[in-house]
Amino acid sequence: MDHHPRIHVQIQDEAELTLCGSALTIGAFDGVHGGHQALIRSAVLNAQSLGVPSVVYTFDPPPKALLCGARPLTSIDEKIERISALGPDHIVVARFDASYRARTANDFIREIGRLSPRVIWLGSDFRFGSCKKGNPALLASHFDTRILPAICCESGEVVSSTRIRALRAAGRFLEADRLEGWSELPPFRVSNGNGGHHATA
Ligand SMILES: Cc1cc2nc3c(=O)[nH]c(=O)nc-3n(C[C@H](O)[C@H](O)[C@H](O)COP(=O)(O)O)c2cc1C
Ligand SMILES: Nc1ncnc2c1ncn2[C@@H]1O[C@H](COP(=O)(O)OP(=O)(O)OP(=O)(O)O)[C@@H](O)[C@H]1O
Repeated sequence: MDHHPRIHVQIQDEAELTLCGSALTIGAFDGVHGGHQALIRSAVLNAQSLGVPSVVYTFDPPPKALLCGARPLTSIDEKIERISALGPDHIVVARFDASYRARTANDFIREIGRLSPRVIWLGSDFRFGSCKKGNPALLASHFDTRILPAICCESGEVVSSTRIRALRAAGRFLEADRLEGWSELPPFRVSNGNGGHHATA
């Protein structure tokens, strides 16, 4: 790896990163699968063209690990390594604990305001804040927000961390690894769900 992003571990309200412009993407990013990779790459490329730093804002543990007992697909170190390989300038790791979880969508919007996002990249199903009240439309009322179409695998199903966890739980490790997209296996061909265009996860 020849690119070393700055890593900012954030405990409760002690945010240590303030920027005067950024291209941002936000999510649990458990497994950093093909959908996440496409989102992070979009933010990195967009940041380069805008001349601002790119920021990946993620949570540790993944919210579903804390809330639903889901088994994380990787350790936090492996997650940081995978995200780093995609070339962002900064990775913010927010500790996802009971107090963080209680934040409202507006608390979170105020917090990411410190990063002065010129653009935020999301998938359409992104939800955040207590009771999952925050959605891309709410973020779009504060920031310039871009929605990436869902990345699907060959069979047409949307790639998700939940699906990869289910494949693993069923002992289907090869399929799970292919969907995750980080093994040495021949890559899965994926489509963006709109037909026609194919990308490699
Ligand atoms: C700032 C913030 C960001 C969040 N991001 C995610 C996320 O990327 N993925 C996810 O599954 N849950 C995420 N969550 C968790 C959900 O939005 C929600 O808090 C959780 O499901 C608990 O819901 P409840 O408040 O109804 O119990 C986030 C929560 C907060 C506070
Ligand atoms: N297949 C996908 N294509 C495009 N964007 C995606 C895809 N999967 C997730 N995203 C986006 O990535 C961001 C982080 O989402 P998250 O970490 O919750 O991923 P997930 O795979 O949906 O996880 P889970 O299955 O545990 O809910 C969100 O903006 C989400 O919309």
